[in-house]
Amino acid sequence: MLHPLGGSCQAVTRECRLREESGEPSAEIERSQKRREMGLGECLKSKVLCHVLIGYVFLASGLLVNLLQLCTLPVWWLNKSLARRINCRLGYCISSQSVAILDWWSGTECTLYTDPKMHPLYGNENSIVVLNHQFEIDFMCGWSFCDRFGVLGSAKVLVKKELAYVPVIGWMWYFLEIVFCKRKWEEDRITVSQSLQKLRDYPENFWFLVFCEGTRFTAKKHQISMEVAEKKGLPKLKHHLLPRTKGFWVTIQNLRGTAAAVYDSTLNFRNNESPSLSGILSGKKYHADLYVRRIPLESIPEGEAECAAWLHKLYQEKDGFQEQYIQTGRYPGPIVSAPRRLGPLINWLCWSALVLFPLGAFLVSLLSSGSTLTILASLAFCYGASLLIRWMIGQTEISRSSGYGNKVNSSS
Ligand SMILES: CC/C=C\C/C=C\C/C=C\C/C=C\C/C=C\C/C=C\CCC(=O)SCCNC(=O)CCNC(=O)[C@H](O)C(C)(C)COP(=O)(O)OP(=O)(O)OC[C@H]1O[C@@H](n2cnc3c(N)ncnc32)[C@H](O)[C@@H]1OP(=O)(O)O
Ligand SMILES: CCCCCCCC/C=C\CCCCCCCC(=O)OC[C@@H](O)COP(=O)(O)O
Repeated sequence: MLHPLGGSCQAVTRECRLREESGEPSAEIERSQKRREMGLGECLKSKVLCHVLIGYVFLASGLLVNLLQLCTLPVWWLNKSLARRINCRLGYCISSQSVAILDWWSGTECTLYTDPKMHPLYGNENSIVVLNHQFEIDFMCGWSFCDRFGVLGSAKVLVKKELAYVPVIGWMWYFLEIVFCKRKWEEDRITVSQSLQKLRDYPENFWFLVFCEGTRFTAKKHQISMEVAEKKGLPKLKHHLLPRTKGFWVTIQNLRGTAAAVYDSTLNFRNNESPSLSGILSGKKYHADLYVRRIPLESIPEGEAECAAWLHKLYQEKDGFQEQYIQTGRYPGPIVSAPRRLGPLINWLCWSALVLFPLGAFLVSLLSSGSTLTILASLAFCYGASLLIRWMIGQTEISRSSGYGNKVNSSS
């Protein structure tokens, strides 16, 4: 494995030893020592074995939590509010693992730009979050902010139906009453409304995320959506796809009186970083900057056409913020402290201990059994599990993004 300074971990260790033997000045030796320690940490994070173990912990603990969620079904009939609260805690066990990997394993920094006067409201009210959809780990950064404001377990999203079938996360979402859409308005207009109505008596504060662009940004999708913008006489956007307005409108309609505000959020990464889940797993540190504006829900127009026009204007403003960020490396407004929290790390370590000990015990008994058939069957099982994890990671990759938005929608 290559060390960032150009050689292998062993090469750095050897270099340090040689320096020590040749009697180099102590400050230099200290620096080499520091570099060697950093290098070893980085080396460890880049090892495939570590990724396999992280994947195993996520899958094993996640399926266990899915099973526990299934066991809460009878509670729904007895006490719906209690069942929802239990599921928030169980959901946290899963989603906070991805936050732990982002915040603690990769050490990615998530910085918040916002009005300090609005800061105390975050996490203490229901809100609708509007976020640009351009990065493979935007959902992880979103979850990280949810955790920092104490709403990770109850975080909601308008999500494409395909993700409902992804083991662990998709199955968890079912119990968290996440709103699924088929991205076919004729069907979604009823089902999305119904799901949103159910959230009106939700017992915990929640953030409801809508990626109004409806799909992740690619050059082709951008070009097509700008053709639609032109046809509609709307100004062109440089950094966003043209927002789909129907999901936002139906969300505002159904959560009026339940949510207090829209959090207009714009995410970008410093130095043109192009973050990925594989990079996070390899311990690569990224630098996310999120700009949040709180907009009271009462100020958003009620009628469909007016609400759509309002959203288009919002995206023109967001485009301006992105341009400013690219030009200056900053968003408007001050940086507000929202530090990463220990909860996800503790949760992750506890689940790791819980599922890694049985794995170790199983491996020891497997090897001591000496049965070729059992060993081969176990290897085949591990191979299947690693394919599943690879497929799940693939869901986050923009190169495997859906074809949605590659052509002008038929309902237009
Ligand atoms: C303090 C900190 C604050 C914030 C922290 C930030 C975040 C944290 C918050 C919460 C975290 C919670 C969870 C995160 C975890 C995981 C999430 C991960 C990913 C999931 C995301 C997704 O799955 S995104 C995909 C699903 N979502 C959406 O699609 C939403 C947007 N879409 C819509 O609203 C759509 O309207 C629809 C889905 C409701 C229906 O789609 P359909 O395709 O049927 O209809 P259209 O809207 O397209 O209708 C046709 C109109 O569109 C015009 N048109 C046609 N072609 C195009 C085109 N290429 N581009 C744009 N527009 C097009 C057409 O002209 C029609 O126009 P009308 O004027 O007639 O409407
Ligand atoms: C293996 C270790 C795992 C550590 C924890 C990581 C958890 C991630 C695992 C599986 C991810 C599955 C859920 C991914 C949800 C995010 C995907 C996403 O952003 O969806 C894209 C969607 O908006 C639009 O889709 P298209 O662009 O139209 O296609």
